Amino acid sequence: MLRLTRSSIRNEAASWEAAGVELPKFDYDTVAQNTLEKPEWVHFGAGNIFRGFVANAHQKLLDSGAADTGIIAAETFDFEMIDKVYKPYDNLTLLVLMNARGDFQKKVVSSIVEGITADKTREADDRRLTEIFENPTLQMASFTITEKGYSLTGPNGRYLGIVEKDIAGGPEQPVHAMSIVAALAYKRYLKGAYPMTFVSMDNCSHNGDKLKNGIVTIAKEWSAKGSVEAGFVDYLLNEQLITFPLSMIDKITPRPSETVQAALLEQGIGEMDVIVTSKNTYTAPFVNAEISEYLVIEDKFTNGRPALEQAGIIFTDRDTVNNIETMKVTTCLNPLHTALAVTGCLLGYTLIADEMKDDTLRKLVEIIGYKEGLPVVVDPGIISPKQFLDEVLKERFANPFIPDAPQRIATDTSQKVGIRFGETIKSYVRREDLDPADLTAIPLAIAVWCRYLLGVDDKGEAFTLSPDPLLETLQGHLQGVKLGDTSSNVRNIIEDEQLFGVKLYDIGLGGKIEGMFYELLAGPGAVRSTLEKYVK
Ligand SMILES: NC(=O)c1ccc[n+]([C@@H]2O[C@H](COP(=O)([O-])OP(=O)(O)OC[C@H]3O[C@@H](n4cnc5c(N)ncnc54)[C@H](O)[C@@H]3O)[C@@H](O)[C@H]2O)c1
Ligand SMILES: O=P(O)(O)OC[C@@H](O)[C@@H](O)[C@H](O)[C@H](O)CO
Repeated sequence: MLRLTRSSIRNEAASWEAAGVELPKFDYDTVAQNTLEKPEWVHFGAGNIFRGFVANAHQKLLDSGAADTGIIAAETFDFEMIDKVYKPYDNLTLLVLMNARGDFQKKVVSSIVEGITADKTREADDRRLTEIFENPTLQMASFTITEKGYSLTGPNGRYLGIVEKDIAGGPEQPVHAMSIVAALAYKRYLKGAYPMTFVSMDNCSHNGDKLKNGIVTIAKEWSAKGSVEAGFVDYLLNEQLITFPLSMIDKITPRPSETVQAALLEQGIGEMDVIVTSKNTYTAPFVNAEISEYLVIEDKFTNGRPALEQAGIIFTDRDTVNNIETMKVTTCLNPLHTALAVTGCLLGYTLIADEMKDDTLRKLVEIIGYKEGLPVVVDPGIISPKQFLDEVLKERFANPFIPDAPQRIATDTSQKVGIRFGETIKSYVRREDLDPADLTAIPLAIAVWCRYLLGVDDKGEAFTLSPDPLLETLQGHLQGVKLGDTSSNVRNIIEDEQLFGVKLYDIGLGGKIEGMFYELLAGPGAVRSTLEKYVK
């Protein structure tokens, strides 16, 4: 039985190749030594999309000789990942890509040469992270830490408890990702104010601005308290030295699937257990993903960057990234995913591809995409929105071999509804020729999300909601609400501008969503019949 370690891929290379696994071609020891001496790239958020897409792209450069240092993966949040799937497997990942015929393309990704935590109690990790940020060679820090990783405030608009503590404590013992990164940037400033670039690769609108805001806000708070030198804020805001490009990243990378694990076992590859950490991260020594992938980054780097264009990554101007990101995150992919997530959880689905075989759900997302979304999309010029949407709906979501579940996508929906639905609604408000009150499928999806929050499916049975930082607050508004009720405090959710980025009642949509919510609540089967009523 093959087990994923560096000694195994070296000593049993023929067996790995016989199992159909492509192996790295570069000299690992040289790359690891180079990375130790002249680190160039650190990535925060050591999760699936990073390992399955970003790290694989960099491996292509290492294999062709276009890069000679690896990536350092850093965790600010879930240290268990480093302990359970990085260290025991020598930071290797078995990447399993699936096409629509169900064939696996298997490859060992070896471009991550260090896996470290930002746990202050681990002195060696702490020292290494400091050393990396103090080194003039560092070119970039990239991020896939989920949308909530950037948020400094809670539902009341005030700083989260951990952020307040980080602000009071100064750069010595930070806990929140933004404070940890600000503290590391401060070390770089003190050492020589060297240039570098911070690249968010999360699905948030204007992700680079969000990252900049998080780090700079912490820095300003520290500066106001005198815990850092005043020049630090100027350093972060000096675009000759520090930049925060926008990016758009796209590759459906589901949680690791036990079916894939079993298939690997049959092919002679063992010890591939799927782990759910105590912080609810689904992880494994392997990553399963679709083949399609897009990564578009604003080309604004102050200290150089890897030649990732040689691995298919597109570097372009800010407007183009903004348009392509708006197209994907707010119109042509993620809103459809969120609609399928909440409807799927209520209707008992566990696979997105199965939902696409359900006429009503397929029509719901077709209306959100083609009818309500496309009219407000700005064509980014490098990919046609219509073509992108066709591929998403007809090929990518429908691929039965992609083990993607509505329950994964429903995670953290409160952090996403404003971007995934609110942005299109705002475009309807801005455009004189369009009226937000004419929208149907988008308000319906929002109403379904409110209905989902009850944690009772369409048969009337309780189900477990996916994790969400606002779950308690949101469910609090719906406490005691039962199927058949005709009044509740659902308005408290619908009118929350922090959630949707727009005042839904003021623009003629709040009442419509509330009405739909009560239709969905009418009794067992009402979710299905209400969806049918509006999409048919
Ligand atoms: N999986 C996909 O299909 C996909 C595709 C495009 C973009 N993305 C983006 O990447 C993000 C991560 O996706 P993934 O598949 O790697 O998920 P994952 O669950 O495998 O990993 C999530 C990572 O984020 C970290 N994290 C979670 N909460 C955090 C917090 N509060 N502060 C700091 N770090 C935190 C985790 O520790 C982990 O490293 C998504 O939220 C999305 O923005 C994902
Ligand atoms: O990762 P999230 O939580 O932002 O959203 C869930 C999915 O919609 C998302 O992961 C998609 O799979 C991805 O955006 C496809 O590129």
